[in-house]
Amino acid sequence: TNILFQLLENNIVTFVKHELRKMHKVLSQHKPPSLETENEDVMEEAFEKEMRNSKEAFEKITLNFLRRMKQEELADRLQRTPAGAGSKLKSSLKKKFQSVFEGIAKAGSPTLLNQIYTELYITEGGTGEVNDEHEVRQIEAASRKPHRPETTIRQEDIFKVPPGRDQPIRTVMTKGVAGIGKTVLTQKFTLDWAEDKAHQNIHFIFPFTFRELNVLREKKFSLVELVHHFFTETKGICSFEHFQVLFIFDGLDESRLPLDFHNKEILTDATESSSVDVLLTNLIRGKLLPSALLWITTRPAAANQIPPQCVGVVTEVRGFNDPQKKKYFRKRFRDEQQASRIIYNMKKSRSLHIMCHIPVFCWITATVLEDLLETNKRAILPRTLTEMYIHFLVVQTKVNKVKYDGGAEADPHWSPESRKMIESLGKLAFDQLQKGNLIFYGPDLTECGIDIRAASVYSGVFTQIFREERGLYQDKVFCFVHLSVQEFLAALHVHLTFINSGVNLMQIDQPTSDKFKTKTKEPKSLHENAVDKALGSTNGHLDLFLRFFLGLSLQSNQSLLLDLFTQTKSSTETRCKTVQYIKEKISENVSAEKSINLFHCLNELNDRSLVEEIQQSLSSGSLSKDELSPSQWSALAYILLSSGQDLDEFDLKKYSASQEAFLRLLPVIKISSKALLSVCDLSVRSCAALSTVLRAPLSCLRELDLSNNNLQDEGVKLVAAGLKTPTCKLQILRLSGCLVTEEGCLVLGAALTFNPSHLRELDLSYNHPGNTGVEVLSAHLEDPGCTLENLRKNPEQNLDCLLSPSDSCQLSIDTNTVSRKMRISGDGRKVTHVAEDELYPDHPDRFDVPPQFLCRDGLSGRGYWEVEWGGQALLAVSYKKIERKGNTHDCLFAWNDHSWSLRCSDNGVFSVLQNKAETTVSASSSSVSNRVAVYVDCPAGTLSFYRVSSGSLLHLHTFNTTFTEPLYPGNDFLVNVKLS
Ligand SMILES: Nc1ncnc2c1ncn2[C@@H]1O[C@H](COP(=O)(O)OP(=O)(O)OP(=O)(O)O)[C@@H](O)[C@H]1O
Repeated sequence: TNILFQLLENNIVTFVKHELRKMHKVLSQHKPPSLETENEDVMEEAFEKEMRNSKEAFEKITLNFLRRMKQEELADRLQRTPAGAGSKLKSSLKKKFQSVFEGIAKAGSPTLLNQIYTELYITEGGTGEVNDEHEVRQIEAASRKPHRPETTIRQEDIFKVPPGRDQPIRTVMTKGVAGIGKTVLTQKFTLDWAEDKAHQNIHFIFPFTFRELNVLREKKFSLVELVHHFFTETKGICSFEHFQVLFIFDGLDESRLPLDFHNKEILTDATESSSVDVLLTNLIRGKLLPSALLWITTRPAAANQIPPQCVGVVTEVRGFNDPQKKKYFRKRFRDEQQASRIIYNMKKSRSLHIMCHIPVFCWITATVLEDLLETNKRAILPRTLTEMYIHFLVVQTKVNKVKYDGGAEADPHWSPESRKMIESLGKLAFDQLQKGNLIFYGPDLTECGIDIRAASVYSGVFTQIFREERGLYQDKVFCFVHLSVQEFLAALHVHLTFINSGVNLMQIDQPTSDKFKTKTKEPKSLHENAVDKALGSTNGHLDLFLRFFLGLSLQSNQSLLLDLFTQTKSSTETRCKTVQYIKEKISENVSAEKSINLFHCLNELNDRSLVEEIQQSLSSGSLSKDELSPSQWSALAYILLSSGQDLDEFDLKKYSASQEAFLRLLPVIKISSKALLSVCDLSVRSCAALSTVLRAPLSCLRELDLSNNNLQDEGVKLVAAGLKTPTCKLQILRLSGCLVTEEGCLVLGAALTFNPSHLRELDLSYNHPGNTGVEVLSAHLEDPGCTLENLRKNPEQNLDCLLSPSDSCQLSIDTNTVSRKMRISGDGRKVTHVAEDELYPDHPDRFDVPPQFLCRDGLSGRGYWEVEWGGQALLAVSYKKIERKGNTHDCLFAWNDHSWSLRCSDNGVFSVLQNKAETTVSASSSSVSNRVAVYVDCPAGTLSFYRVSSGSLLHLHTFNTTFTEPLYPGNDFLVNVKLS
């Protein structure tokens, strides 16, 4: 032990000497040094924290001794070093952020941030583009991964310079819809710093909220004073220029500061006084404290207040993905059984599961389900947003009763006081929503008949609904815990007003004075007025309100609110009329945003024809697939999923026969058991997505029709990868006309060897399986261990022709159509261009002017042929009715709506033409071969062109249309064409 103690003494003495030397250095300098000296030692992470604690402790000891030695001045200076101020700030921020505000704080049971914090899905949001959509409409957007790879960002890397960028990031703007977790994210970041867990390169973090800053809008401060005002711990430090400082400004959307970036007032001195908005604009522009880091969070609609050039990186919080949702509930409910039960129920309800990608909904769901499942194990879970919020309101009232009034849970929920409270809050919510306000001050409350002194009781009672925040020493500011709660209470208010006094608050151009309010007993016009009003709003601020409002008109929902409602009469009839009215509006060509919200409304009204309505809008083009943004697509998928309707059979053609629609509606396909996807212009990209569906452990897909899509072997391999997963229970797979060759067949065969016990039917007709392909697959038919019983191969009998180069169409040229500029040779299958006119007889079918011809037989089924050309040629198919005489466009292939063609040239440039429009489809310089293939499927309405390259086909283009007459192959050429 002697040696040990000797060693210990040596170590401690070395440490103390080292620390004292540093302190000496610090105190003998004029300016506060950067903390780099503090971190000069390279320490291991775990060791680092211990060391820092020791250093802090030693600093205390030194201070203590200095003061005992009456060296007050030195002690003060030492305390003002960044290490001293930093650690004080850390401990105060630790206290502030270790618990999350969830409304229950007042009841004395804080939720610990570290305990519930669940990783969020954050992506880099590209440029600082303006997005003034109302966030409600983006709510559903985030839950599913789009097909484009996105850059995801970890919380701890927010300020890391992305690879390929050399400029350090000064300002980060984080966007996200309400309740998605922006505030919590900044709090976690700060807490990690304060607890020495991360971001230790930053010396000071100053987390501000716009809510608090609003209160100071009339005052004047210098930047340093502003910091000292909020963070008194740093009062000893008069300049932050030599430190790495991070300013966080949370909730730009709540700002009431006049942030005017055009203002010429330039401020560069951090000790010069000005108004808070001038401080902020200069800080953001980089004029003030250019070395500082800035982090601004905002809901999307308010992001445009900051000029894009002032923002280095935009990130977006997208909420929880599926595994993160689960994690959230596991963290929230420590009792494993309870957590599992809640997760089970959440997942069971399609719409709940989707809603839960927004953390605030997770929290509401947790509150509602905890209560619902406790009181009644078989409780019917909320399906729509309105139901969810009604339950939330009821639970809150109940909790409040038990907690504050000492009532029993079994008491009827609505006491006269709580009823009065809901009425006042509803009025406040509605009045402020109309004005677009999210936060309120004393006078706003008085205006709605809420006593300001009683307001704290209100917020105490309904903490989770109505949250009171104390701006520093000043006015109190109020807001609803979530914008959607405000929208819900506003909707409730309009209903209650109508029921209690017959006043229709939705009347357009409603005069404010009560005496002008018209009384009507007709709820129908109330609903119609509400729809009109929401449709009339340009920024959509009443969209979610409308969803709640119509949802609340349902008798079933009103009865959930028990005696709060005197129920409205003849609801069914009214409901039908409202549904009809909404459908009329949808068909009136309203914008995509508006129609999607109207679909949401139909969903809230439990309308059973919703799925049909969406199909109708998409397929008729009144909702154009090309105009839908990714988030609108997800909203559609969300509505379909939460409609509660039977989506077992999914037929993509009923929506839109396109790859885009396929990828966007994938969440719907995931839950269907039969997916009909034939002739939908799908390619390998769709197969990759399908593969994940097939591999999903609980995939319920049993029948998959992919016929007549350009999948080729590459796509089929991806489908096979899904098929071979043991959990894949697919029974029927149709791949007819998908350009599968032997290679694809072998992979399918291998998949069947891995997973032989489900697939019963495999359709591979109209492909090129080759003999080996057929043999391998046929062997599975014989195998008793394999369930395959029906293998469809190419038909023995030639229909029109087979999609197989070896059995290609035997086309013959109709000599009566051949232009005199062409000479036929070989066995009548080769055509060459001639300078001198040939002496063909006159014929009504002959092309007079253009050098064109048609083949003899028209196709009305399927056909495949190949053409070899030299120079430049035009391959075409045409209806027989194409003009032959005169020099008009009507005679030219692809200059009218009854012929289609592909232009080929020696230099590898291909383009397709139809009805006078030409589109380049491929321009590869290496010409593989001068051979192209045409595949036409008349009943399916597809016409595809391929390049033939050493036996395989490279897709060039597919036309999707409806062929109303038989198609005749034809050619126009400048050099030579040979048919085969
Ligand atoms: N990462 C998280 N882990 C656990 N819970 C979270 C997380 N993020 C958010 N929550 C829950 O969601 C609630 C709302 O989150 P938060 O206040 O951060 O949203 P916000 O994006 O700032 O919304 P707003 O724009 O309305 O201010 C929190 O009170 C908390 O209950």
